[in-house]
Amino acid sequence: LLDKQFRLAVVQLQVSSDKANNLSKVRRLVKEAAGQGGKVVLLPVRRSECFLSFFSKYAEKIPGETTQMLSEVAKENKLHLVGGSIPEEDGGKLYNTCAVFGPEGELILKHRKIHLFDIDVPGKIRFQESETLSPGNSLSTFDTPFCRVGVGICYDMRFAELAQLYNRKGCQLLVYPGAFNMTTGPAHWELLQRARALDNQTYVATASPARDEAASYVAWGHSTVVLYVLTLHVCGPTPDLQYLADVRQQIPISSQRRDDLYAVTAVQQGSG
Ligand SMILES: O=C(O)CCC(=O)C(=O)O
Repeated sequence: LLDKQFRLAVVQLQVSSDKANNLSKVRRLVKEAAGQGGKVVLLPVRRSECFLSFFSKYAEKIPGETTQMLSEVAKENKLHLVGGSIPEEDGGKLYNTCAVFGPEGELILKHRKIHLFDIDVPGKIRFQESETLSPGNSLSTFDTPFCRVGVGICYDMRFAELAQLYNRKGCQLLVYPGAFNMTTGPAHWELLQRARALDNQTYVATASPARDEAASYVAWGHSTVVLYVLTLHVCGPTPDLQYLADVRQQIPISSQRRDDLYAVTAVQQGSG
């Protein structure tokens, strides 16, 4: 029988370009989250390391130093750990990758960011991840004893179709390690999460690095958990799967879709 409630922890930490320091903070904060009953813990994108010029410098294999440590932390604290994202090197290519670990420290999946962050808002922000990174080609879901989870990274959250496919695959929680910026953060960060939650009748959680005005990339922060649309909690929530099931029954949009008129389908499930 699935537990109907569990504690989800979102870790918002100050990320610097000092990897060892980041990792020791992660170890301490995940332990603290576990001490407060956290069973699924979400870490942020490590943007300073992922910032493009740093990308190849910090790239690692998976398994590698960082993911080895994340695996140990998941095992020590007996929880599911959604390991933010790190730059991954594989076969001469670089990916923005989120590794997920189970309570035995096992690597459950790697999600390679599917939608690369290429935007140009004149005078505000320009980013061309595709100059450096390759996109992932597969969807990523995993099961915990509590619920099924769909994984995306940052810009992936803008694509409603991905969340819809995760919903079709039975996900009750969508997690997006992210690091929005000071232009699109205030405009879209929370709205996107509420949109994904409302459309799909799922919980949505994001983890951002803490804001550091002195950093070369200033993250918006505001890690969030959307407990369906009725309430919005910022940290410290308890997803309740019974509540979600009730909402899905009361407003039964999944069974009311007009599949005869439209469809959202995954056309290809590649590897990586
Ligand atoms: O979509 C946005 O506005 C920000 C996305 C982002 O920072 C990223 O994908 O790295």
